[in-house]
Amino acid sequence: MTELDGGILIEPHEKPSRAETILGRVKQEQLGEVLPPRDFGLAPVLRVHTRDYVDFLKTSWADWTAEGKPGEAIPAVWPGRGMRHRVPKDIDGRLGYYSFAAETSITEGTWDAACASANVALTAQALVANGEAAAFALCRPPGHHAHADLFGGYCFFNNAALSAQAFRDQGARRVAILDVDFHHGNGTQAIFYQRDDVMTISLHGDPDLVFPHFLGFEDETGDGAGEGFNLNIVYPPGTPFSIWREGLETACARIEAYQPDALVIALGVDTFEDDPISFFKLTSADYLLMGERIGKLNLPTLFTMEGGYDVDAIGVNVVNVLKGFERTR
Ligand SMILES: NCCCNCCCCCS
Ligand SMILES: [Mg+2]
Ligand SMILES: [Zn+2]
Repeated sequence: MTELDGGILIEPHEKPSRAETILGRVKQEQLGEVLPPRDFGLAPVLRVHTRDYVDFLKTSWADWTAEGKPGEAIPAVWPGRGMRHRVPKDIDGRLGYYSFAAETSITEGTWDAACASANVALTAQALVANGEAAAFALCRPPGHHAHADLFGGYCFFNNAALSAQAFRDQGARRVAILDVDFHHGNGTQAIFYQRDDVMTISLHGDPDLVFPHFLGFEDETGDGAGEGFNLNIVYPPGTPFSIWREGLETACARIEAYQPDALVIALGVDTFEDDPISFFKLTSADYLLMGERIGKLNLPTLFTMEGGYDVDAIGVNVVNVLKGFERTR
């Protein structure tokens, strides 16, 4: 795997040791039972992602290697302003049509990994739908940047969106998604932007200054039936938890007023003070308080793992959110 960053190909920030470190900490802290994912197939994925996008992802690596390309499949050309938004036949054109960023490579294992990550989320979602108070889906790759037919930001299938849709399909009337990852959950917002049955809220770094750059501003409040059911809370570089928690309070007030039947937390911990690609200043102890506040919403809660790139601290930080949550139960 590689990541195009600063004009060179680096070892990806989104690396396997992230998941291994979190799992190790979950086991060390005896947080709860660790279960393997069940296979839900593509039906729940197709409730959120388009058929042509899923078909593209499935064959993208084979199509890329069939043209004898030496490296990983990295998009390099996009339908810019004034160009045609139609799907070309050529793999280079399709990579650009179905993505919004170039730091995310597709490799031989991407399809299987994206499917497995979706199955992890859906397995945890089923547990909560069937009565568990909460579950943590250790998803890798993450999902909150993926749109219905766009990959990017290390994301291919939007695990949080799939889970919210699964709650809806299983009878939940309203679902709230709260994205606490450092970055805007642009894919999650876009997927539900015209809908009032899934409320989407994200706290994140100012998109004027940081990825995803082109969505996530505070004037984006939803469209049509979805007007008023999207909330973006934007903060500048250096934001500490004492400020960030005010946004969390605002988000929780909106969620309480919405009275959802289920809550999905897009849990990224790249808000951490030492995260290599972010600029907030949360400490490991702050994640206990974050989890506690989320727990006080007293809702059936599914956590889907999103970002967090300080690998040494990621296990403590993720488990601290879950431990803080558990304190309220
Ligand atoms: N120089 C780093 C650029 C990173 N761009 C993508 C960030 C995706 C975060 C996923 S949570
Ligand atoms: Mg966010
Ligand atoms: Zn992030």
